[in-house]
Amino acid sequence: MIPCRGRLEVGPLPLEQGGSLPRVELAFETWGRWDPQRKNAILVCHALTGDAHVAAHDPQDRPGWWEAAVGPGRPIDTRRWFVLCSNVLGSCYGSTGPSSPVDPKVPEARWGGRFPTVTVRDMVHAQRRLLDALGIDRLALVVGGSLGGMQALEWAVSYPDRVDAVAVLAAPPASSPHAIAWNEAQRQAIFADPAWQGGDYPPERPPRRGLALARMIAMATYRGRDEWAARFGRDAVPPDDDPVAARIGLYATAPRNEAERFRFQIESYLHYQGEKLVRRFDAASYVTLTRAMDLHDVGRDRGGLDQAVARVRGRVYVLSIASDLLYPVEEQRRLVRALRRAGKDVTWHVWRAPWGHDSFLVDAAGVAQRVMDWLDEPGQDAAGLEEGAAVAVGEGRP
Ligand SMILES: CC(=O)SCCNC(=O)CCNC(=O)[C@H](O)C(C)(C)COP(=O)(O)OP(=O)(O)OC[C@H]1O[C@@H](n2cnc3c(N)ncnc32)[C@H](O)[C@@H]1OP(=O)(O)O
Ligand SMILES: N[C@@H](CCO)C(=O)O
Repeated sequence: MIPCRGRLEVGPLPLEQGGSLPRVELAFETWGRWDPQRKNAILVCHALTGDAHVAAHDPQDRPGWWEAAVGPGRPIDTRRWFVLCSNVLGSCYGSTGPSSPVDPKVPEARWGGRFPTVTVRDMVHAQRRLLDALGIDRLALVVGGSLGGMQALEWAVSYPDRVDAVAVLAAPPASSPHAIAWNEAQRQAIFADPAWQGGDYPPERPPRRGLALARMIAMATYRGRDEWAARFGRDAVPPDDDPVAARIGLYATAPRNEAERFRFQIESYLHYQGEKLVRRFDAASYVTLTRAMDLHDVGRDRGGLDQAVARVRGRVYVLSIASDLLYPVEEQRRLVRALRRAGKDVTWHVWRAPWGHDSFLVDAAGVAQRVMDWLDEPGQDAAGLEEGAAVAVGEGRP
């Protein structure tokens, strides 16, 4: 019987970029019951700041980051499917990362700035070991968005015999220079915070300003232009508003004249989003995981994209988001074309969602329903759905 929560050691892990981690633990959660006869295991892979908690386990539990997608009677119906999610290598929600002790016998000596470079391939390698330890030999589906989608794609290429289908949502075959540039600007914001200390900051004095600024920059790539225009317009914050972020000194204060006191609602929103992240995420993990995303290139050391995707055995679903500024539709088109050239079974839809890159998180139920409809209809391609067909997933803001 697989527990609904746990943490497993998956051994020393050799790393793609060199070196190794002597001891790797992965935190995981599960929903539903694994049935090897029915081959009903689905691996859900989370995005940059997510965790293994995809959905609540009972009504008293806190909601998860894909709450509307997973559960009894939900699109990924846990009466039928066994769902597993593990916190990625390098993160700060229970899996080994920069905030973990190098040696568990000396808990105060953390990896910090010495944590090695990890890649999406390393994350998937560690996850595969977790599945081995849990006795799960085959996956009916690997699904994820953004960093989660990069993992799904790596699964299809690294372990083609273990995966029947993958759904790659809002993720490219390789990170573009543009995406790397945004990540580097975010990391520099963290490095510029004097509290960073090369990554060796004490846990009670993290580089909060730097991380908040990184999140503000990132938000501008995660959400939609039209969404923000409709939501915030050019509206101003009332002058006597006293945001928490300002009170706790997260952001530099502007000059003290009336004009500088003016703040747009979008500025207030960004300040709040930065503050919200520093309450729950570790800056060194942020640096580690954004670097892993930069290094994502499914064709690396495999002779390029075409040769890499030639390894894929299972079916592939690719979902692009029309308003995605971070990984635009063209990048998934490149992946889809390579899969088609290799003769693979691939379905590609472009979702006209307004919320930008993070639409797969905002309308979780709509996206998951689309994926599960595709999973249940192997004949969909044969039925002649147009490649890159525009789809409506969900209606309005959920
Ligand atoms: C332990 C854990 O938490 S694990 C990790 C969970 N998170 C993840 O997995 C990451 C993935 N999730 C996300 O990125 C996000 O949660 C999303 C994309 C799903 C949704 O983003 P949200 O920030 O929740 O939604 P949205 O963009 O609508 O912002 C709403 C928040 O902004 C605040 N807000 C809205 N407008 C303004 C404004 N003008 N000024 C200040 N704040 C504002 C709202 O009050 C709300 O606050 P709340 O989050 O405290 O309720
Ligand atoms: N908003 C996502 C990252 C981009 O999808 C997260 O915080 O995990």
